[in-house]
Parts: sequence; structure tokens; C-alpha cells
Amino acid sequence: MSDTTRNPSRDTKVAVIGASGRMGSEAVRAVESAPGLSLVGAYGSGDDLGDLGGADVAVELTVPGASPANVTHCVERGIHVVVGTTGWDDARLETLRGQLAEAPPAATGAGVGVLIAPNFAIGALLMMSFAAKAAPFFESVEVIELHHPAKVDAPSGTAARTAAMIGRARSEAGCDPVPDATTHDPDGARGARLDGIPVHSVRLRGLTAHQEVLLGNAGEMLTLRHDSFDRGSFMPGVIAAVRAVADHPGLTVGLEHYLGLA
Ligand SMILES: NC(=O)C1=CN([C@@H]2O[C@H](COP(=O)(O)OP(=O)(O)OC[C@H]3O[C@@H](n4cnc5c(N)ncnc54)[C@H](OP(=O)(O)O)[C@@H]3O)[C@@H](O)[C@H]2O)C=CC1
Ligand SMILES: O=C(O)C1=N[C@H](C(=O)O)C[C@H](O)C1
Repeated sequence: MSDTTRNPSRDTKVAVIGASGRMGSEAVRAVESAPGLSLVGAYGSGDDLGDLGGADVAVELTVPGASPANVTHCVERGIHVVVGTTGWDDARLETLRGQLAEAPPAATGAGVGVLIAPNFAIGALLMMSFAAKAAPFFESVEVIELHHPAKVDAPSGTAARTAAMIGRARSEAGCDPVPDATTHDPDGARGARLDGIPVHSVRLRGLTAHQEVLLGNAGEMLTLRHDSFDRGSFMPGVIAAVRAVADHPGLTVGLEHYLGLA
């Protein structure tokens, strides 16, 4: 049960970490205009997080190098966290699971909830889900992610998650590895391999966040494409996650689990 459900007269108090960044500044505006939510703190890289202004929920939108320590800070204080920052690999997730098992309860008395959401856009979640569903029916699958050139991590968190979902679906269906005769690729032109799936990263001025999944069989190709043209596309998902995170104690990876899309 979320704080607002327990006491409908009281707003959920929200802090944003990374508040002056491209996503963080958008999240600050979204929280400020969302009914039932109150912004109680906005933090940047030089700031002491302290008790996060008494927040019930923190939204974490920083950089891969800073995110785990910020999340630990919140978890140790019983504050739920919605994490949009990418770069969370299996080792970091495992450490976080251990921290959650040791964490004090949130103010509601229930366990602390942390959501790691590689993408908050509803269309991106659907694209990933469709890709996983389609992947066992095709011999070849490749992921191309395209982003603005200020992005610091490659491949994108969305592409990594898509490859993991596709890889799992193909392995459960007993698919062969994707065919590829390449024996000479000194410059890495075939991209990265994540869960057996080639992933290619494009950084291009003018872009925001985009991804294509190419699926091929003899004589046919299916292309799944999602485009975030501006960061407003992520905000309904951020707000939905803030409202739901207290109802999901422990670690959840992927907003689709809150929305009934998994
Ligand atoms: N899940 C999703 O749907 C989406 C996720 N993202 C991810 O969100 C993250 C942020 O992206 P974006 O906003 O474009 O990046 P920006 O570089 O614009 O913003 C990052 C912000 O983090 C701040 N920061 C850095 N270190 C710390 C720290 N230790 N504590 C607090 N704040 C810190 C920076 O502050 P300063 O400038 O002072 O250094 C900066 O304002 C990335 O990992 C990106 O991949 C992006 C879009 C959508
Ligand atoms: O840095 C970005 O901009 C984005 N990051 C996320 C990712 O790495 O997948 C989500 C979205 O693609 C935008």
C-alpha cells in the first residue's frame, strides 16, 4: 500500500537526484505538476543528500558512476527509489539486492522498493516486449540504438535490456545462435555482442533517443522502431513509477512489471 493510499490527505514527498540534468530538470517539472506529489528536494552533483528533505520517494537520474552510491544512500534511510540512470549491470544489481535485504523498513512499515527502469517511455516498453515475443520466430536479430551525442554510456540501457530479453526468449525457445560468417573484424564493425545479440550504437547531433530491432528470415524482415523525440515522453512513466514504487518492496528491473506489461 502506498503512502497516499494509507493517508489520502497527505501528498507523497518526492526528491529528485540529478535535478539539473536533461532528465532531472524535466522530472522536477513533472513532479511539481503531478497531483498528490510534492517536490521536497532537488539535488546535484555537489550536494549532500542528507535525509533528502524527508522524501518518501527519490527519483535518481544521474550518471552510471554515481547512481549506485545514491541509491544505497536512499535505501539505508528507508526511502523508496525510482532509478532511471543506466549502467546497472548484474554485479551492481546483486549488490543492491543484498542491501535491500538488510534495509530498514520505509516509513509505511513495509520494505523499501527500488525500481531500475532502463526506459520510462510506454512505446519503448512495448517495443522491447514485442521484440522478445518476435525474436524466437526469426533466424537473425540485431539491435541498433541511436542517441544524442552527449550520452556518456554505450550501449544504451534500453539496448542492453532489449538484448537480454531477446536472448532469454531465444534460449527458452531453443533457438540457434544468430547466423554470422564474420571472421575478420579488427575495428569492431559488427558491434557489441550482448546475450548473443549484436548491438550497434549511433551518436548523432539532432537525435534524442531511438531504437530499432531488426529481425530477419530468408526473404523477409520485420523492423520494430521506437522514437523518443523529446524527454516529455519519459515523464508519464516516471510519475507512474513514483506512485507505484512503495507497493513493490525489493528490487524490480523494468517499469513493465508495474504496468502489467511483463
Ligand atoms: N530510464 C529512462 O527512461 C531514461 C534514462 N536516462 C538516463 O538518465 C541518466 C541521466 O541522463 P541525462 O539527464 O541525459 O544526463 P545529464 O548529464 O543531463 O544529467 C546528469 C545529472 O546528474 C548529475 N550528477 C552527476 N553526479 C551526481 C551525483 N553524484 N549526485 C547527484 N547528481 C549527480 C549531474 O550534475 P552536474 O551537472 O552538476 O555534474 C547532471 O545534472 C543517464 O544514465 C541516462 O542514460 C535518460 C533518459 C531516459
Ligand atoms: O541517455 C539517454 O538519453 C537515454 N538513456 C536511456 C538508455 O540508455 O536507454 C533511455 C533512453 O534511451 C534515453
